[in-house]
Amino acid sequence: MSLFAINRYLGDENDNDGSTSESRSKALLAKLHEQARARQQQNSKIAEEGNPELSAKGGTTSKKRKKQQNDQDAAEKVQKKKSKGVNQESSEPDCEDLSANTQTAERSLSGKKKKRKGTKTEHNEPESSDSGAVLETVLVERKSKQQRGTVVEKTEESDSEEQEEDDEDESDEDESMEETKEQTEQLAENSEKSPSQSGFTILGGFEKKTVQKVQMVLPQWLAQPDIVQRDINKNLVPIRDVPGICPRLLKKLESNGIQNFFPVQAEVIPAILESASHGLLVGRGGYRPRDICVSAPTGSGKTLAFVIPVIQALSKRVVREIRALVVLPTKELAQQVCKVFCSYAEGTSLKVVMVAGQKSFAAEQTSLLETSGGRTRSLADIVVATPGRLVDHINKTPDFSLRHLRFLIIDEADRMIDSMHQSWLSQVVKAVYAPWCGSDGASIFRRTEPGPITAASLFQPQMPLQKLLFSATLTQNPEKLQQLGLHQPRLFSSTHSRPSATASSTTDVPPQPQEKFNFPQGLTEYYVPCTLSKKPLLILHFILRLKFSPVLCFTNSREGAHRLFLLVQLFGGVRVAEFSSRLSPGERKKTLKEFEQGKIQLLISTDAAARGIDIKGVKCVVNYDAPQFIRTYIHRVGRTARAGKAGLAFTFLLGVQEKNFLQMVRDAGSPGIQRQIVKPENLTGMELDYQQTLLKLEDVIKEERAKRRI
Ligand SMILES: Nc1ncnc2c1ncn2[C@@H]1O[C@H](COP(=O)(O)OP(=O)(O)OP(=O)(O)O)[C@@H](O)[C@H]1O
Repeated sequence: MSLFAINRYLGDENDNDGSTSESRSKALLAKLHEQARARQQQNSKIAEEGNPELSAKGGTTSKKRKKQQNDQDAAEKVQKKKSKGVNQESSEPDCEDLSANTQTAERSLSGKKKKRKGTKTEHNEPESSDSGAVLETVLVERKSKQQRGTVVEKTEESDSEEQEEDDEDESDEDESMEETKEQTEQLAENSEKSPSQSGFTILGGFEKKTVQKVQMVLPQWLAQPDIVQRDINKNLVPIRDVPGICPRLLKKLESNGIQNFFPVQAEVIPAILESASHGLLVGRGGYRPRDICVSAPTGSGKTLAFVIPVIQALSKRVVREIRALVVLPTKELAQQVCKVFCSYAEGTSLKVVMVAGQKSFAAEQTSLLETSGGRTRSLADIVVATPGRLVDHINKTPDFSLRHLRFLIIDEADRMIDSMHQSWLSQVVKAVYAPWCGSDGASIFRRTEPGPITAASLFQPQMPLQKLLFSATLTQNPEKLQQLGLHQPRLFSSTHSRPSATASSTTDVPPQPQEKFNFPQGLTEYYVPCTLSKKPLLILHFILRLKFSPVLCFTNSREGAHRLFLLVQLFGGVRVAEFSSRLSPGERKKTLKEFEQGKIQLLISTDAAARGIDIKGVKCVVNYDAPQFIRTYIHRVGRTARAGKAGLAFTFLLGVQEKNFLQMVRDAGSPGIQRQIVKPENLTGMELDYQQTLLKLEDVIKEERAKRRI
């Protein structure tokens, strides 16, 4: 209570004058002293005037008088307070009120006698206290406690004893007053020494502490990756120079027009092949192979970097079981990767099955499993899946088994980590180590979830599960990567601005740079300052005047994509289409195909086409709406300048967006984003038509809304 009141009091002492709490406390203390002295002088004056004799004698009688006077004062104050009401209390904080508050509470507990004690305490406190408001508070509380103790004792005693005790009590009080005075002086002295010496802990404090900055320290494998060259064209490796690839696949590559491997393929293919070179059961030296993570720019050929070694490792299979599982975030991506697998599996007995919701669940089940003669067997060696549909099959398709899984490939890995809350990975791992039923339990394929390596665990070699992660924007956040449960991971990365800190050198670590990513070598980035109303004219100017085509244009919402699509369509002269979740999967597939074939000049899309989609021949990407996140930007602009080719990326920026956006792009390691001005006079010729189109657009949107309501 007293602490609360003192805080309020301090707050009233002009908070904004810039003075410290310490100086405010001292000011308060001085004020208290002054008031106490004034009160004492007043009391002794009254005593002398009333009975000079008694006053001259001094002693107990004089003290009694003082007490009576004090009681009277206190009673007046309580009366005053009652009439002012509770609210008044906060509007007039005063040190006397403060004491009175404490005493009022005490009086309500202790009755008449308590009143007198409270009044005495009030007079003693300011005189003896000498060490700031906090100490003052402690003293008030301490005395209140002493008094309360007395109250409990007294109320238990009978009324008949009361008069007798009154006298005794008074002499006791005088003694205790002296004692308290002494104690208070002692405390004041102690408080000047140190809080610990005085036995009181003073809360609060005025010292500013400097907190040491925490540096991020990367584990060795993240801090020191195997470097992948960024410049594709300067670092091509003839396919026959890469060891370990079987003649059949070399032939297939050549027939697909591939004479050279891109840098990421030249590094990663041999690494995966090596980990499977001792058969599918164990890695080198009988140990479980290391998991592999790959971070390389968009369009650098990551798909072939896993397709080739997986096909080769699985082609010598004995039984048909699911031994490779590829998980991707969208249907379109699953379709694209499935197509590449099918192409290189051609001519082998390997079967690739996609479970991404393109077909009905029952149709997918039929393509996964076959039942004949009462036995169910797998029809798939390689499954390409989206996480949702995969989990559905794990839980709802009887005999769907992942017990033979050797490779788990996670493409667009950073995005897949973000969807980890769906717990798809834990379900996959559970299915991989699911117990065998019946006599199959004795199979050599029996697997137990890996634990610490011991002599016993090495005694019976078992087929390992190896994880292969791929992304253009793989996170360097060890906490996020930890969710994947990687085993002695090995990182291949083309991010050269890697941090110099490692787990082993935790001292004198330079500040950790922000996460940096790699941009394709052939990409040229521009930003176009503009206003909101000029954006549609700008995109029309790009297609109709500057003749950019094909253009992939990104908006931040599907409504935005649809509106812009309608507007450009109504304006006329441009073959335009939209790509978003407004379209069915079939329509989306058809649209992408037409865009690739050059039938569509301008494809207006949401971020549904931002990641992984490989559309050949996209010369130009336009960020009609600036992306909010750097990863989104990197994936969007990465739809052009693929496979070592050149490409342009334009971002329309409003004035308010410029500073933050440019900072974000530079911080992420962009080689440079240039300003591109489109003069207003270049747009004036289209403005009249544009205004008329806007009117038509309004009608079309109204019609659409009306149709939806029906
Ligand atoms: N060795 C090669 N020679 C010629 N073309 C290649 C080679 N490897 C891949 N490509 C082509 O390069 C393009 C990009 O490849 P891919 O889609 O695998 O890139 P990515 O790194 O996965 O890109 P993203 O990060 O955007 O998903 C594809 O069209 C692919 O056919």
